Amino acid sequence: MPQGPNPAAEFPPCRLGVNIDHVATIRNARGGDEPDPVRAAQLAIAAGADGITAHLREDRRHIRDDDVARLKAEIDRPLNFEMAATEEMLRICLATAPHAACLVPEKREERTTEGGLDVAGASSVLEKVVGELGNAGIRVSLFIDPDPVQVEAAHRIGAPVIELHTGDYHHAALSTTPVKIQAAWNAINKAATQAHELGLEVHAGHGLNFTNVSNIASIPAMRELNIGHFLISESVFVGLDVAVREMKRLISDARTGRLV
Ligand SMILES: CC(=O)[C@@H](O)[C@H](O)COP(=O)(O)O
Ligand SMILES: NCC(=O)COP(=O)(O)O
Repeated sequence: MPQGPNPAAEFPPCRLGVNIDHVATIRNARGGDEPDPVRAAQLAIAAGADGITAHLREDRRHIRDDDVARLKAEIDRPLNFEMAATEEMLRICLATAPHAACLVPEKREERTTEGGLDVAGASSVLEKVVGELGNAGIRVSLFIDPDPVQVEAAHRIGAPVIELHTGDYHHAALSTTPVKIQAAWNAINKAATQAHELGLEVHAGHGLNFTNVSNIASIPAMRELNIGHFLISESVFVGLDVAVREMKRLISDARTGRLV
């Protein structure tokens, strides 16, 4: 069901950041060095990825410290470092000096990042981290739910970028009615528009795949999508090169109105 705005419109480009965390998940299942997430990042870049995203979790369940150092040294596209707003991660991020850092909520027991940051409820801690990273020349984004209160709080504490969590939209698209899918899309579109009007750059990600990406990429304010789990899963069947190229094509077509 089409949920996007005017499919004939021409919007500014939207970048694709490829998240290579789950290459490391497979590597860590056996220990050793294979598959190498840095090699995956290089392949993704050769296939057209505009940047690479990696999440260094406190429990190091997938990406490890040496992966982050190697990514910084061995890729020639922007690195987006996903991190919890802790002293440890702040220190690692400042030492690594990636192009961008995305602050995310983290719970050790969760299977994946279940929701967005409560920026409104934890604004003093986040404001300090946003300020320190910004002063170091790192472009900071806040991973938030598509909620007007959180968008407003992100703006208030000085974050230049938000990344909207698309997990609810992904789940709605999998299992609920067209009305609920539309409502989930409307929430993302509304939050993206609000953020854009406040002067924030808008990104989105989590659970995006070939089926649901077009409607998210067709939101005019969208400037970057970070996609990992699906691309790594799909690459088992078609290879990472083909999976990344197809994702780029879908995003580009959604922006130019060729496909929604
Ligand atoms: C922050 C986020 O959205 C996650 O997708 C993350 O980048 C992948 O790692 P996890 O699956 O461990 O959350
Ligand atoms: N920030 C979202 C991200 O990097 C990738 O999420 P997913 O595609 O692995 O769910």
